[in-house]
Amino acid sequence: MSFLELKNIEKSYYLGKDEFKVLKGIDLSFDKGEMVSILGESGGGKSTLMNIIGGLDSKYSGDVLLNGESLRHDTDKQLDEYRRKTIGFIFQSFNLISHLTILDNVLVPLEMTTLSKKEQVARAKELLTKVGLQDHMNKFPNQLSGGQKQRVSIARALAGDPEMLIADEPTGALDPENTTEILQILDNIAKEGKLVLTVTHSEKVADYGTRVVHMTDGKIDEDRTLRDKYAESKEETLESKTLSFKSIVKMTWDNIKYNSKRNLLIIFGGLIGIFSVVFMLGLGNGIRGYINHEIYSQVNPNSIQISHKNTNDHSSFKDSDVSRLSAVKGVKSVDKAYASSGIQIKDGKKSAQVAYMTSSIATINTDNIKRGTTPKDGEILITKTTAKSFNKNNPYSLVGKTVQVSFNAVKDGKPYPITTNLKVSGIADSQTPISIINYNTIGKSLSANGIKIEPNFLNVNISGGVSNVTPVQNRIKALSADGKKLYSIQGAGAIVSTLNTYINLAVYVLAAIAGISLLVSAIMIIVVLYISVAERTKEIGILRALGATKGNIRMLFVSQALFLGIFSSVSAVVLSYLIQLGINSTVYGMIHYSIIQVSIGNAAFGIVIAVIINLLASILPSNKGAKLDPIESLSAE
Ligand SMILES: Nc1ncnc2c1ncn2[C@@H]1O[C@H](COP(=O)(O)OP(=O)(O)OP(=O)(O)O)[C@@H](O)[C@H]1O
Repeated sequence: MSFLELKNIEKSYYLGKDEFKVLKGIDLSFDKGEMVSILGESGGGKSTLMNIIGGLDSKYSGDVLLNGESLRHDTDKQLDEYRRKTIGFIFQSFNLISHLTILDNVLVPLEMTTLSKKEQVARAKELLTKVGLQDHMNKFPNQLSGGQKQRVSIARALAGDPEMLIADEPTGALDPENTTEILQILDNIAKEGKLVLTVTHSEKVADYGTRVVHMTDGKIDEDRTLRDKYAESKEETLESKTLSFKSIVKMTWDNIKYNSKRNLLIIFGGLIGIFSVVFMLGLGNGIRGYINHEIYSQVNPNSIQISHKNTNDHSSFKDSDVSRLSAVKGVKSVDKAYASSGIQIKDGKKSAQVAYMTSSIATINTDNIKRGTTPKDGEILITKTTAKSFNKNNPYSLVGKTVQVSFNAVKDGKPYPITTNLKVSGIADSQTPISIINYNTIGKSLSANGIKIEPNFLNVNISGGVSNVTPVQNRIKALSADGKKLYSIQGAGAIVSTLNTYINLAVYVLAAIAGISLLVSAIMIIVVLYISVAERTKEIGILRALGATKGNIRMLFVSQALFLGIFSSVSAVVLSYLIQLGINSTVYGMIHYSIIQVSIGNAAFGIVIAVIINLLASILPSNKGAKLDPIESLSAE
C-alpha cells in the first residue's frame, strides 16, 4: 500500500453554466522518501492537483487515499487536522506573515502541536539553524532576501513535523545559486524519509527529484523514475492540536503593535464614547448627592408629616390613625403633632411674624441648631431670621429669654387667640419660616384656655436610612378605608425622592445621548475589522494552510475587537477619574462637595458595555474572515 494514492481525480471549474475541466482523471501513487517533481505546461492543473492533495480543496471527484484511508468524507475539521499533521506547504511567493518575526513565523505551526512552549522555541531555533538562518531569527520577513525567505518557509513547513511537503514552484522567485541550495535542502528532507512533492516549470529543477511526473491538459502523460527513492521514515510525528486562545491572543497583540498608530486612533475614538457615558453618570451621582446633601442639611428626611388626603377634612387624628400608621412596615414611631399658622412673637416692644409653628421637633436637623437645644416644656425654638428681628447684630443673645407667643386655636368651631410666655430654647439656621415647640407645651397653653389638644397632623419617623423613606411613604399613601385613600404626605423625603427621579431621568437622557457616540465607535470597529480582514486575507489563507480552523480565524478578529474594547474602556475610566480629580479639587473650594462621583459600578458599566459593543461589532467581520476560501485567500495580493 502506498503512502498517498490518487484515484481517478477529476476537477472542473464552472464559469456560469460553462464547465471547464481542469483535471481529467489522475491516477498516481507516492511513497515517503520520494522527491517527486510535477512538471507541466502553465495552466495544466498542477496547482489545482496540489490543492486537492493538500486538503485545501475538497470539491473534486475521485479519491485521495492516505495510508489507504480516503479523505473523501472528511469534515472541515478533519481536513484542518490533516493539513496540520500531515502536510507542510512551501509557496513560490513564500507567504510569510509580515507582522511576525522569522522565529514567530516558524512558531505558528508549532503552536498547533502539543509541545511545551520551551520545546516549541527550541525546535523553531533548531530548524532555522538547519536552514542557515540562526543569525536572523528576530528579523521581520521584509528584512530578508528571497532565498532567506524561502528558507524560513521551509523551516515553517517542517515545524509541525509533517509526513509530506508540498512545494509549489519553490524556486520560481530565486536566482540559480539559491535555487540549488533550496533544492538541496528539499532533497535532504526526502532523505529523512518524508514525501516531497515539488511543482515546477523547469526541467533542471525537475531533474533534482527522484521521480518526474509530467502533466498535460489535465492528464498524466509521463511518470519517470530518475533514481532510487530514500528509505521512508518510520518515526512518530508530533501530536497536533488547534491553535490555543493564548496563541491567538499573542498573534492579535503582535498585529495591534504592528499597526499601532491606526489602533491607537481607534482606541481613542472608543475612549471618547465610553468616557462621555461614564463621566455623565459620575456627574449625575455628584449632582444628586449635592442636592440631597443640601436639603438634608436643613431638614431630617426620615421625619415625614401626615395629613388627611381629603383637604377639606379638618378633623383631628385619632388613636386609630396612630396605631394604623405604627403598624406600617419601616415606621419607627408615630408622634401626635399640632401645627398652627400666623404666629406672632413679641419681646417687649419688638415683634416678629412667623408663618408656621409646629410641634414636630423631628423635622429639624439638630446639626442646624446653632445655639441652645431643642425645646423642652415651656420652651420655643426659633430661626436665626426670627431672632434677628429682635437683635440684628447679636441674634443668639435671645437664647434663654422669655418671649410672648400668640397663635390661633379653634374653640367651639371658631378661631380662638391663645397667648403664652415661652423661653427661647435655641436658634436654628433654617431657611423655613418656622418655630418649634413641643406637643406638651401646646397642650398646656390650650388647656389654660379651656381647649383640649387634639393632633391636627401626625409625625411619622422612619427607621433606617434615607433609602427607606420612599418605600414607607408609598405604603402609607396606599392605606385606605372604604375604598378611599386616607393620607397625604409632606416632608423633605417626598420632595427629595421626586427630585432624585428627575435628576436620574436627566442623567440617563444625557448618558444615552453620550451613548450615541458608542454607536459611532461600534460602526468604526466594524469598518476597521472589515479592513483588517481584507488586509489579512493572505494571512488567513496561510493560517488555514497550516491547519488553523475557521474557529481560530474567527477568534483572531474577535480578540482584536476585545483588545480594542478593553483598551478604550480602561483608558476612558482612567481619564474619567483623572478629570474627576481635577474638577473636584477646583470646585471643592466653592461648594465643599465632590461634584463628580464616578462609582466603581459606573466604571465597571463602562468597561462591560464597551466589551459587549465590540464583541457584537466583531460578529460580521470575524464571520467573513472565517468563511474565506483558503485557496482564494492564499492568492490574494
Ligand atoms: N478558481 C478558479 N476558477 C476558475 N478557473 C480556475 C480557477 N483556478 C484555476 N483555474 C483554471 O484552472 C486551470 C489550471 O490552473 P492551475 O493553477 O492548476 O494550473 P497550473 O498548472 O498550476 O499553472 P501554472 O503552472 O501557471 O501555475 C487554469 O486554466 C486556470 O485558469
